[in-house]
Amino acid sequence: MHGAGNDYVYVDCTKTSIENAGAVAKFVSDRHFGIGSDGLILIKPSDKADFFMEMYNSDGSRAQMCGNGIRCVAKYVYDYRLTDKKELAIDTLAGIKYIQLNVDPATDRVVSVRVNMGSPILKASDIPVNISGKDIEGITKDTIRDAVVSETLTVAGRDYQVTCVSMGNPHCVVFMDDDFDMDNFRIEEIGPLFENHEVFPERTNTEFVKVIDKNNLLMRVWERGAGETLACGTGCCASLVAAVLNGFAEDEAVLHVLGGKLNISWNRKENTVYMEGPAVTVFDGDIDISGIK
Ligand SMILES: N[C@@H](CCC[C@H](N)C(=O)O)C(=O)O
Repeated sequence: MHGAGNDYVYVDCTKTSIENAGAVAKFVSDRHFGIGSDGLILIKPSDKADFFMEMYNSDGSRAQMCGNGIRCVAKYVYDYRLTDKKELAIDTLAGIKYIQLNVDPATDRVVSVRVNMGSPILKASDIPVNISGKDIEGITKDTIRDAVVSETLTVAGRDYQVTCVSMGNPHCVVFMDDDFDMDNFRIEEIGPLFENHEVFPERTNTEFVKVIDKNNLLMRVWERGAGETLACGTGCCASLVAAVLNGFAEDEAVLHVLGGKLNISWNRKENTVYMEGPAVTVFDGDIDISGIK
């Protein structure tokens, strides 16, 4: 399944389990010798919510949250009748997320999925990032403490202004100049240097963003543990939050990514981020993983 081109292999683990999920993620993600994906997502039972989503990147590392993934999980459990609910609570390593399926009543097809992504985490030590931040007033009801907003980070000898946001997983957002060529940008050269920079003790996802206007942002992403992907849901949420913090965007914007578009809004009164976008099934089938160590 994919959400705006960010593709994962989804496995129903409500009645069965996978012990060596990291190794299986590496195997299924391989685009030549496996199935081909940005990672693996297990749909598990939960005693606190309707389901539990466990996600692995293509390098086998486990991440806390996946925005495109959670929309696909919601479509999966509805389409395969693991539930008939159109409003779902799905637990993750970043807490419970609340989801609404937009289903066409005539065809019973899922048209789009809206997710309450919770509050952005802005305190440097909670992201985590080892850059000193500032306190910021007037954006949300409470003072935002120790936020890394437009701070200088030197990568490969060049200074970048970075804004760091966690949506349960860490993101470093870099705004590019108006004349920056996003199409021919060699993200594979600079992405890994951000991902593994010493200021990010748990590595980071990095979003390179160009502001089209206050309601439209163009984004390319280098994902922790996966490299460049066609979209990143949590990355789009982090980018919108970062754009608002820098005065570049209004509270609601369309994020244009290589694989499509996501609608993101930050309700600053309740300090909650919402994401809406597509979820698509490509195919289903069986694969033998008994030999994977
Ligand atoms: N593509 C995902 C994020 C997946 C996890 C990320 N690479 C991490 O390690 O934090 C999304 O849609 O949010």
